[in-house]
Amino acid sequence: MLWRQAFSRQYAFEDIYVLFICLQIKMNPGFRHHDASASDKTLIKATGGGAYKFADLIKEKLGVVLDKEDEMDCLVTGANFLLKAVHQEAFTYVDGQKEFVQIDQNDLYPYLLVNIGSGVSMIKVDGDGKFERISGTSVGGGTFWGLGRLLTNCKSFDELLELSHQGNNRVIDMLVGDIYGGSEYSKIGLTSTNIASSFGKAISDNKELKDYKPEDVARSLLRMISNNIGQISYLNALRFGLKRIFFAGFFIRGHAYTMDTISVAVSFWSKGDAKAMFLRHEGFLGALGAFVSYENHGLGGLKTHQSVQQFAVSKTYAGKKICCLVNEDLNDNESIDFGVAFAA
Ligand SMILES: Nc1ncnc2c1ncn2[C@@H]1O[C@H](COP(=O)(O)OP(=O)(O)O)[C@@H](O)[C@H]1O
Ligand SMILES: CC(C)(COP(=O)(O)O)[C@@H](O)C(=O)NCCC(=O)O
Repeated sequence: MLWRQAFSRQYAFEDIYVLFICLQIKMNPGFRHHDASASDKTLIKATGGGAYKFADLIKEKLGVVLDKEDEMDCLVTGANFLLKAVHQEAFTYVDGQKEFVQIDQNDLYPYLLVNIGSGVSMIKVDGDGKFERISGTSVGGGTFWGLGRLLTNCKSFDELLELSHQGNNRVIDMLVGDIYGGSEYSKIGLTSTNIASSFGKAISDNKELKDYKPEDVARSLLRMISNNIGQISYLNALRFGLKRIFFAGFFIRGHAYTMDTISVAVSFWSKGDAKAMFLRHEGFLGALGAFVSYENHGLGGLKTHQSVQQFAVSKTYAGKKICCLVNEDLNDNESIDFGVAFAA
C-alpha cells in the first residue's frame, strides 16, 4: 500500500519482495555494511530491472546502500537454493493435477531454467554458479500483459488473467479441424483440436476487435504465448540434452491455464518424453538469489538460511500481492505459519 503510493506502477513481486526485505533489514543489524565508510548505512541487495529503475528512489526513501547483483546469477542461485532447500518446491501440472517431484540433490544438474518475466531467459544450469544463458525470447510476460492491455482494455494483469480463465480460445484460434473440415491430420500427428494458427480465425470472420469477447482474446493470447514458450524451451532442452525443465518467473503466477498450456506444449513436442516442472516460489528466484548473496559478501552476523526461512512465501489474495513474513520449516511443506503480511 505504502509502496504503491510511493511508486506509480504495478509491482512485480520481486520489487515488493526487495522492499519487504528492506523492512527486515531495517530491523536486523546483521545486514549492516562491513565497510567502515558505509558502516552506518544499511546494505540492500537488489537485482533485475527494478534494481536499476528504482535505485535512486530506494536510496532516497530508505537511506540505504543499494548493491546491485547480476540478474542471471541471482536467478540461478535462487533456483538452486529452492530446489535444494525446500522439500516440495518443484511440481508437474498435468490434467489439472499438481504433483510434487522429489529432487535428488546429487542428481539435480544439468537442468534448464526458464524464467518468464517481461521477456524470457533460458538458462542451462550445471551447478552452483555454473550456468550459461543458452536462449531467450522477447515474447514473454510483458507481451501477454502489453498486447492483452491493448486488445482487451484490461486495467490490471490480474484482470487479464481472470478474463483468460473465462474465455474460449477456439473462437479466435484457427484449429486444424477448421482447416480440414472438422478432421484431424493424423499423418503429421495433429488432432482436429490442435491450434493450426493462433488468432487465425480473425482473418476470415469479417469481424472487428469489438465483436470478440475480451475473455476469448485473453485466452487465445495466453495460450499463444505459453505454448510458444513451452515449445522453444523444449527445443533448447533437446539441443543441449537436458532432461529437466523448470519454469519460473512472475508471469506464471500459479495460473492453472498457463501451467497447463506450457505442460501440454512440452509434452507434445517431446512426444511425451519430457514434463514441464514448475516452482512453488516461482516469482522470486532473483530476489532470493540476491538475498543469498549476502553470504558471499562476508556480512557479519547474518545467518542467511535462518532468515530465508522467515521470508519464503508470497500470496496473491483478492487480486493483491501480499508479501508474508512466514516461519516455514523448509523441510516440511505442511508447516507454514504466516506472521506478518504486507499488502502491495
Ligand atoms: N500484478 C502484476 N502486474 C504486472 N505484471 C504482472 C503481475 N503479475 C504477474 N505479472 C507478469 O509478470 C511479468 C513481469 O515479471 P517479472 O519477473 O517481475 O519480470 P521483470 O523482472 O521484467 O519485472 C509481467 O510482464 C506480467 O506478465
Ligand atoms: C532482458 C531480460 C534478461 C530481462 O529480464 P526480465 O526483466 O524480463 O525478467 C529478459 O527480458 C530477456 O531475456 N529477454 C529476451 C531477450 C532475448 O533473448 O531475445
